[in-house]
Amino acid sequence: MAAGTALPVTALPVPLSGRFKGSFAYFTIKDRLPQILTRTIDTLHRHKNEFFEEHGEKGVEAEKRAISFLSKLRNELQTDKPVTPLEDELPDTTLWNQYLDYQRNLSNGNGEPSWFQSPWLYVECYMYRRIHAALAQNPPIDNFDVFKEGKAQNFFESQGAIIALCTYFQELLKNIKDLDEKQLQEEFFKLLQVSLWGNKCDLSFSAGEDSSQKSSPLQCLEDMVPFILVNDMEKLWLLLKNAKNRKTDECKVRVDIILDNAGFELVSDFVVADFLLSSKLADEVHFRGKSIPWYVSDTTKNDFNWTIKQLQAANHMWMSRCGINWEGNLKKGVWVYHDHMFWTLPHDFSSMAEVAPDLYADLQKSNLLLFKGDLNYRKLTGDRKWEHTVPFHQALNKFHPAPLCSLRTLKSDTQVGLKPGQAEQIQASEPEWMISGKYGVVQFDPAL
Ligand SMILES: O=P(O)(O)OC[C@H]1O[C@](O)(CO)[C@@H](O)[C@@H]1O
Ligand SMILES: [Mn+2]
Repeated sequence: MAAGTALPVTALPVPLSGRFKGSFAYFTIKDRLPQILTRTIDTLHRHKNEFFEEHGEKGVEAEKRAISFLSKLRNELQTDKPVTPLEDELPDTTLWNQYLDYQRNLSNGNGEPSWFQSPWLYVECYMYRRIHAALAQNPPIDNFDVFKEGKAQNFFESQGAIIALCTYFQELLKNIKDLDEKQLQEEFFKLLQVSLWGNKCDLSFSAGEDSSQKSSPLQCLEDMVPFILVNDMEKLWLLLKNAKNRKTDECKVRVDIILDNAGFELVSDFVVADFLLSSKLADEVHFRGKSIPWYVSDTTKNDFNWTIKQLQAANHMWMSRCGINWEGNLKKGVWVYHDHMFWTLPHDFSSMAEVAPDLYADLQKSNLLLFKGDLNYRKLTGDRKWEHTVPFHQALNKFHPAPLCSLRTLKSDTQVGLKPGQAEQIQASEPEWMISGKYGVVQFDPAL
């Protein structure tokens, strides 16, 4: 599928922004992002002794410098200062500063890009990149992940749910060969829903508050079905079945999972990936993670490997069985982990073909791209104030590397592809429906 040329931004709805007072973007930038920065500063304070033990005085000085970087950032944000160019020498610095120039041109003289005037997607991504710079520019704590504690806590506090899921899945594997097609499809749909609702467990949305999965993830699936606003699971099943029937020895069936949050959600994504291989619906699963700590709970390579190790070391036989099998998949090369700087740039996905042609070309080799979470949905649709009935295909704005599906719980006020009247009906009874995390979509685009 050749990359079409995205529409000019002037032909698209405006981006969500803090300039719209009272919007969720405004509330996030005014209240929730400063909260996240404050928690990040507290985390550094609480690790002062560890930095001293590990690095001596140099570690404490670096911690002080990082804290002053973050305090300055919080002040810039809260007083709507202009967005400033990055001064670090990291691999993506030039792309970030080119994007700032692009934003300057867009505002064509109506003042400098700033926290409350610029697109929400831009300034929120920029905040996380500045948090990364605050650490990266202060060796010897430059490799410290300020979000690690929260991600690990989410994993440990979701133990009950993880045990329930691993136990259920290992039982399923025992008799997967006896399942008929209908039963296999049912199991696939169950595990997709666990992965969808696992997306509720994200720390940037809860501004760092605990968001672990407490209850058993398989209990309440039936009750949650009405909260799935777009349910394209049948289309996924058909696509995978057709791909399997067309398969020859040369062309393998490959599914890519563009990951979101570590913790329970990542385990639920591993289960989907294992099911795809064990049911022979796919031959390879490629995981796409983040190159730097991102949106508090997003999965980095360290989180990916740590989670597999934790499962293996667990004193629960089905958890450790999963961990052992999944490490085996990585060793065999039927599971592959990748990261790419594009996923932690401010660009929405309609510019991937131009900004990261290597990544776009790699995604084109996949039979199906599963995009997890709300931020990915915002980047798929440009984080714009779309009419709710605009087709998903149109909102993708020519981003069609391969058939794709978003598994997203709604945590921000943008949603397309709904039926006429569907949004109005929910709005009447639940005005917070787009930001409560209670509703979700499994939204497919065939990329034809
Ligand atoms: O982890 P997810 O599902 O991408 O959600 C992260 C979400 O946090 C928020 O930025 C809220 O701060 C959402 O708008 C954002 O998309
Ligand atoms: Mn996330």
